[in-house]
Amino acid sequence: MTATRVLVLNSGSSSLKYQLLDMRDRMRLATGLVERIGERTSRLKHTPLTGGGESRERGGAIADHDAALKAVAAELAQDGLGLDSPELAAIGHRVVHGGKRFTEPTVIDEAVLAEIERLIPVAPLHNPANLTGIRTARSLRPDLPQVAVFDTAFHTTMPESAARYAIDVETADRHRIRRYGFHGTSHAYVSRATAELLGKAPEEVNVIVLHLGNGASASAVRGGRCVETSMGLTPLEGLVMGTRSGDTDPAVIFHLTRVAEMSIEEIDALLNKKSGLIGLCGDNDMREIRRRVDEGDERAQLAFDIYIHRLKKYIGAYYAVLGRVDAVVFTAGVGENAAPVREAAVAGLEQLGLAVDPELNAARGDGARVISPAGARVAVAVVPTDEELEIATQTYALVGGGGD
Ligand SMILES: Nc1ncnc2c1ncn2[C@@H]1O[C@H](COP(=O)(O)OP(=O)(O)O)[C@@H](O)[C@H]1O
Ligand SMILES: CC(=O)OP(=O)(O)O
Ligand SMILES: [Mg+2]
Repeated sequence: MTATRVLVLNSGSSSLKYQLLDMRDRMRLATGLVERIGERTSRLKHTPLTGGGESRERGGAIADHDAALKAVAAELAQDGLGLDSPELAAIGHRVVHGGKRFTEPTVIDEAVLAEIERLIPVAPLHNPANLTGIRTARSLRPDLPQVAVFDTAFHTTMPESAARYAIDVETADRHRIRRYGFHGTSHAYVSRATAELLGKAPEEVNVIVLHLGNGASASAVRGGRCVETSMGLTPLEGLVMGTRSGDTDPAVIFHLTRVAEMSIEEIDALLNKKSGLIGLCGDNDMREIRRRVDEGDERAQLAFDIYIHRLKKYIGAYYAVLGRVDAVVFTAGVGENAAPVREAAVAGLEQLGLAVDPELNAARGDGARVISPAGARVAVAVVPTDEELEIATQTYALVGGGGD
């Protein structure tokens, strides 16, 4: 039997998303999510997509990513899709930080694991969870190729002028301090899909991609290659996010250590977990923020305004970086679903050729779609991201799938 299936694992700091795909026709066989890992109120939602199976949910504490993956394996086995299946060709893992070394999807061995571990200080929320997922998957199927697909890989084409911070070169090089960028799998997939939507080859188009999920980042993609992105050494820089501040004056940190006597760990937690939308208004879900805005809540309005202001600054900056822009594209949870965010982000940018058609923007739709008025100089579009499909495709190609 030819092995044609790929299991994709996307381990977040407190979640595990997964998909099982058959790469012959890129069909999803099962998908699911474990949330609130490490809390007493963990939740696993598993959806088999073949044989008319229904979604199953279970609650109760799931202590860590090891337990989460074992619970997922049990759910898959219940549908006859267990990890012991000879049809499984490989397991693909999203790994958030690959540093400078990993520019391509990579088959995981001990040396690769050691490098992902070494990078934990620059991706403290993500790399530890990624590592646990890999180690557990290897223990469940030691014979199977495990492939790491790095968030940083797509951004390794950034020129030095964009990738370097203006700090002492020797210090920066010694400690590998530079701008790496993240969400690259999404930026790569969405920029390619945008070219397709416009009926052009990726080499022909310049695109600004706005990936707005819990984490959020913007990128400028020239002819299929990333030339600038908003996240930096870590996923903290750039846009306002669900719980992360994005850009601040680095002196905020010195100031807090001096006047508030906060420790570095406390400031790290403040900027990564208690800032952004949640820090500004107590909510990090854009649906809830919009509901509060519609009720006239002033803190929610201020949080929304700060979020949009930052987004607009990045659109303008990346317009200048690219010189010519063919499309501005919104993706991920907020970008795909929140019409008011899209409308506000391009409001007043008519001089740049940017506008949304109110009806197209408000219309619900699952697929990639243009939402700018007919004949607009720059297309504004919504393109759903699919990091899991992209990871599965890269994983399958690397292990020689489709060859026999
Ligand atoms: N209908 C919607 N309207 C506005 N925001 C939404 C909607 N659906 C989801 N979101 C937002 O999407 C966010 C999650 O995005 P997602 O890309 O799934 O995040 P991540 O992969 O980073 O966990 C949620 O925090 C929520 O604010
Ligand atoms: C890198 C990053 O921010 O990822 P996520 O959006 O999944 O938190
Ligand atoms: Mg995401």
